[in-house]
Amino acid sequence: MKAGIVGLPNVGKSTLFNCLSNAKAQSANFPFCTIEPNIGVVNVPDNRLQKLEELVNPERVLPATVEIVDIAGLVKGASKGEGLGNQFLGNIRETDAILHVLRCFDNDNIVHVDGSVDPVRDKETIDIELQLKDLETVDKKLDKVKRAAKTGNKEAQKEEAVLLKIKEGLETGTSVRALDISKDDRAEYVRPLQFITDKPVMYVCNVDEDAATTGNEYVEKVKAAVANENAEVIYLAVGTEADITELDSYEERQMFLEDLGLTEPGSAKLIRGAYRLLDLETYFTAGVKEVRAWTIPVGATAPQAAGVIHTDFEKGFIRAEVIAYEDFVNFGSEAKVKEAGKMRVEGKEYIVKDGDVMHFRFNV
Ligand SMILES: Nc1ncnc2c1ncn2[C@@H]1O[C@H](COP(=O)(O)OP(=O)(O)OP(=O)(O)O)[C@@H](O)[C@H]1O
Ligand SMILES: [Mg+2]
Repeated sequence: MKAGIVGLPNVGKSTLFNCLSNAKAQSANFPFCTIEPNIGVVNVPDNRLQKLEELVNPERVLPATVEIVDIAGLVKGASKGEGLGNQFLGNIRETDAILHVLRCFDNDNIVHVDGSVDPVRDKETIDIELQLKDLETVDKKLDKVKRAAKTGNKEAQKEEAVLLKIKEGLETGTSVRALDISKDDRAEYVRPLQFITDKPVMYVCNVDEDAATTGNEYVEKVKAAVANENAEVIYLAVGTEADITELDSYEERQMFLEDLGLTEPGSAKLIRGAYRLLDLETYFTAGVKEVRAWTIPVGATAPQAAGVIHTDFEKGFIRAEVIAYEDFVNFGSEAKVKEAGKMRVEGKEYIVKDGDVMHFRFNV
């Protein structure tokens, strides 16, 4: 699962990437600093892992991860080849969710490509470019489908109607995710085309240090502007957090965060948000060798969850032994949970719950 970072040049995309990922991207105070996309793996912070580690004392602990892609800034005309963004819109098409960074801080030393700080305007500029890119996609597809529809092919005619609706929406500034299209039609005709504006989006308001815990007027404006989008808006002092990430010791980082009024980095909140945005949840395996968080789509069955570890686990699935996270913590060990009769045995139909601690029985 991947999330892509978009936004105007010089708004703090690479700085955000650096807060999140162990990979380091070049960030500097000039537009189009980023040319080649940066790809990084981000650990999903989860306090439950520390708790399980204390109880099980394993050799190693592996958190869940998501991939983040940081691309060149987009500008007006990007979809028509302006700037550098166009060639990298393709990288964004391959992601599963969008993190849209908006500049919400004043600072005369940091150039704004459109001359002033106005996150609502900036958001529209980016939206338009993404919509134009999607328009290319739908036009290409329509070309093909139209021909088949003309021959009287009913299926093609149905598809054409959906595509025309998308085209009309995009031409009038509506993103694909906001269009009134049935779930079935979406699954059948829309999803496979990987529209950028169909992906779930989270707005990341980049604020200055003083607004780290409170947000500011710009953030309020963004919230008001996207109120009907059903999208998450978060604010983060991206520049400051990137500086904190650079500090060597945990204690130092914690001290700086406390000075800011935070108990954990805002980036932790962001990653958890992105995880939700991607409709993902976590189950655990907890053995003495390894305590590990595994990522599954919400609604996954026990065999599907087993398949994340190994396809053989899914194919040869017999049953799952399940302990709810709370039970594991309350009773303190697997043995005690068993003694108390709280370990459940579940079959192929079981829908895994977030936090389940699982063992799989299978044959190969
Ligand atoms: N909240 C902030 N306050 C002040 N300065 C910031 C903040 N966030 C980022 N910056 C600064 O803004 C400049 C641009 O940041 P960055 O390189 O991350 O932008 P970008 O969006 O990746 O740009 P590009 O599209 O050109 O790659 C950097 O000098 C960075 O330190
Ligand atoms: Mg950059």
